[in-house]
Amino acid sequence: MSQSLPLDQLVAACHWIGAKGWAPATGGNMSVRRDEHVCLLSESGKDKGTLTRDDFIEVDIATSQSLSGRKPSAETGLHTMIYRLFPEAGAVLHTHTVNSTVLSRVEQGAALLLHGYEMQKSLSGQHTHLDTLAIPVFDNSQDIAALASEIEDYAGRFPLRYGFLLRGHGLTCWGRDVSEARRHLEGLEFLFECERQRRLLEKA
Ligand SMILES: CSC[C@@H](O)[C@@H](O)C(=O)COP(=O)(O)O
Ligand SMILES: [Zn+2]
Repeated sequence: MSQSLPLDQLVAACHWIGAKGWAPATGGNMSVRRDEHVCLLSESGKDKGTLTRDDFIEVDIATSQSLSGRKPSAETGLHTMIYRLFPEAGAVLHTHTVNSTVLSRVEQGAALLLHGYEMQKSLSGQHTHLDTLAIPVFDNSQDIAALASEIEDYAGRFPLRYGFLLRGHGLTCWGRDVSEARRHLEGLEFLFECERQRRLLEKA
């Protein structure tokens, strides 16, 4: 059986995300690393659930510039920041789910703490529900360059793995390849759903 190309895997991931309802309207953006210098990023303003290979644009990782003149995602600077910070990152998925949008607003602290869930082990390198997993929450901003530099600065001081939340906006997560990025997205989204339910029930 022939192995599908990373871009085909990314297109399939976009359709899966769309079917889950995790990228409503034109929300969300996705990318895959082509090599050390270039990534392929979704075109801005499209429905990410129906993308094809032609909807991905070559972007220079060092400068965040499109190589073709076409307009990649408004959040290109967050993807390129991740590829620069983590040479092992091969794919980045950004979604607008209800859980990530709401929890990131309700959480007053600088991170969403996840503890006691078996599904924490869906994230690479996590081996027990007894650890506390911190997913940082950054205030949303329309100034993507400033946001990227804030997150880069954070990563210089604290561990940053798997992904981060933007308050009232959504989740951005990554993995070594599309398959690992998908697993991290699905695992984190499950954990967010559990955490939302737990907070609701414990309040009652
Ligand atoms: C529905 S508008 C959402 C955008 O502002 C943005 O947050 C987003 O995720 C999609 O932007 P895009 O430029 O299409 O990649
Ligand atoms: Zn977004």
